[in-house]
Amino acid sequence: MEQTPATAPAIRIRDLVKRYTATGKSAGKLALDGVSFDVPQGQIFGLLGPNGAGKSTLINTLAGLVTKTSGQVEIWGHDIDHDVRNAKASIGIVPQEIVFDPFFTPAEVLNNQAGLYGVPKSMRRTMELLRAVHLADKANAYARSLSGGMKRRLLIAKAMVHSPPVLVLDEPTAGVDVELRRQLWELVSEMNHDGVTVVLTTHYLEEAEQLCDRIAIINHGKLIANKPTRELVDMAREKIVVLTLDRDVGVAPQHETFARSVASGERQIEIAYDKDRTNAGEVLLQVQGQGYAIVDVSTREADLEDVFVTLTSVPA
Ligand SMILES: Nc1ncnc2c1ncn2[C@@H]1O[C@H](COP(=O)(O)OP(=O)(O)OP(=O)(O)O)[C@@H](O)[C@H]1O
Repeated sequence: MEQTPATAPAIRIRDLVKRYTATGKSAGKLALDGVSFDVPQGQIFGLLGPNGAGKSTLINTLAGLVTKTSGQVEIWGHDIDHDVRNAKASIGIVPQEIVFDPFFTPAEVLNNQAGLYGVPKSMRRTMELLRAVHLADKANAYARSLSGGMKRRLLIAKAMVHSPPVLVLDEPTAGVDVELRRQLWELVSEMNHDGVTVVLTTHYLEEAEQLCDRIAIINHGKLIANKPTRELVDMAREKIVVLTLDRDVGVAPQHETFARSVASGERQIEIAYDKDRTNAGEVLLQVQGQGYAIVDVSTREADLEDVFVTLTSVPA
């Protein structure tokens, strides 16, 4: 793996602007509006944002597929404008779409990719990579015979043929089942454990919360948060109590200290409250005061989803 000064971030982005110019088919769009942040070395870094926020534009800029309008990007200390070769050598990108020639085998897919990156035959790690993504027994099977999960794992191995220190995954688990998602999380964690800095975009906030050391959120092309995951989750000021009542609830009981109160079942209500303004005991008293007997109580801590909704609900 190529060395870089210990202090340099894995990725450094400053004042990144991307304005798509209007064409006959599409209107112009300011997709990235002065984004600056660092991805520290050795982390799993999550990039989140609602649809259309600018995540793919940012990743495609790192991949050299989108030409930025202005700003500066360095990958592993290499400027993407002035040191293209080293910048490209320092990053592996796992695209969202699965595209393989169905007649190549996994071993051939990796060898071809290594050829594209100019990795000499003696330095190729084809079998090592296939073992790492648990595909060694499929080395010589046609790619078309692989399951969807196997294809995704092969894409990860393909992005790693030139041993880049930074791996970027665009929605690695979009549309995959729970079991496969867990397998992919494990694989990403193993690679990170072996020293690879990982950047991923995801729509699954649970995934980001479990996997990422740090999370940046983009909304309408602007960076609106960039914090260690724990700190971001702790920003949630709301707590939630779930109450089962003695009878059917028509309209959920309301009170000025409740942030939200909704019926979540025939006899169940969910009340969100601001933990700086009130507490669970007071909430129960308010509900009892409105004539209900409480049969069961549970509480739920706000999670990343709650924070995400709060931060991104600001209109453009
Ligand atoms: N080639 C293009 N020409 C014009 N506008 C574009 C082009 N590509 C993307 N956009 C617009 O730029 C904005 C950011 O798009 P981008 O694909 O980066 O968002 P995203 O956060 O990746 O969304 P998603 O999660 O849906 O993939 C969107 O409004 C999109 O419509």
